[in-house]
Amino acid sequence: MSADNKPTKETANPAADGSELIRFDGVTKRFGSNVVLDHMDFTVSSGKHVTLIGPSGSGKTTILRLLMTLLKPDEGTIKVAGDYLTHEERNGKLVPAGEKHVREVRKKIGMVFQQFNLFPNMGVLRNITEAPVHVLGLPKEEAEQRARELLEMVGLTEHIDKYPSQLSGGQQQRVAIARALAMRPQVLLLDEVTSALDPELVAGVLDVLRDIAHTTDITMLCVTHEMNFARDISDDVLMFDSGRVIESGSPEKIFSEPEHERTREFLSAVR
Ligand SMILES: Nc1ncnc2c1ncn2[C@@H]1O[C@H](COP(=O)(O)OP(=O)(O)OP(=O)(O)O)[C@@H](O)[C@H]1O
Repeated sequence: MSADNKPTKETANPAADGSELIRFDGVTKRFGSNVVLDHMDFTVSSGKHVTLIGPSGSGKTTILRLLMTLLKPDEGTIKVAGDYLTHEERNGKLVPAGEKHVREVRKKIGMVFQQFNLFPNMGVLRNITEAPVHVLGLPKEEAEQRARELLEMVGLTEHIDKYPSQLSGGQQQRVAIARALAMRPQVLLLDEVTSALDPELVAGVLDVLRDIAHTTDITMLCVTHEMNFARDISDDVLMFDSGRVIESGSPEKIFSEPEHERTREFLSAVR
C-alpha cells in the first residue's frame, strides 16, 4: 500500500500487459427455447475495464455466470488467460473440462454479486482470509496482513472484528469486494453490485470501485445500471440486446454518440 492508503500495483493484476484475458468464441446459451446468448464473440484485454449495458433480460448476467462456471454454454468456447474454461486439451484433442481444470482456471476470476453472500457466522477478517488460506494455501499471517490492507482500501479498518449482521449493506458489499480481491484474481466480475443497496449507500460502494479501477490495473468486467459509473471507469462499453452485442466502443462514443437506435432508446430510458 502507498502512504495515502491507495492500493498499489502490488494489489493488482500481475499480468495486466494488454494481452487477451477473456475470449468468447461463438458462445450460445439457451434456456429451453429461449436463446439467451446467440453465437457471442468478444474479447477483453488484461487491465481493461469493460462494462456490459443493455435492457433487462438481454444476457449480461449470463456472461458473468458462464465465466464463474455457474452455467455451461450450449455451444462455443470460453478462454481465460489462454486456458479454455469449458474444455481442456488432452492428447492434442479438446474435451469437456474436468472439475480440477475448471477449479484452476476459476482461481483467476473473482466475483462480487448483487447480494453480498458473506459467511454470516464468520467475522469480517475471516470472511476475507477463509478462501486464501483454504483454497490458495496461503499462511494465515500472510492472508491476514493482506486482508488488513484490503480493509484499509475499502475503508473498513475499524470494522475488522464485526460480523456481517453488524454492518450496513454498503459495508457488507465493501467486505465482499475485499474478499474477492484477496484471492488475487486476474479479473474481477461485478454483477449489479449496488442494486440491492439503499440509495444512500450506493455512492460509497461505487467510490471504492472507482478507486480500484483508477489505481490498480486489475481487469474488470462489470454489469451495471449506473451509467455515470460506467462512464467513469470503462475503457470499453458493450451494449447488449437480445443476446447480442449490438454496439461497442469507448464510453464517450456510446454515451455521447450512440449509433444504434436501440442504444439511444435504452440510454434515454435509464437516464
Ligand atoms: N436459470 C435460468 N433459467 C431460465 N431462464 C433463465 C435463467 N437465467 C436467466 N434466464 C433468462 O435468460 C435471459 C437473460 O438473463 P440475464 O440475467 O442474463 O439478463 P440481464 O441482461 O443480466 O438482465 P438484468 O439486467 O435484468 O439482470 C432472461 O430472459 C432470463 O429470464
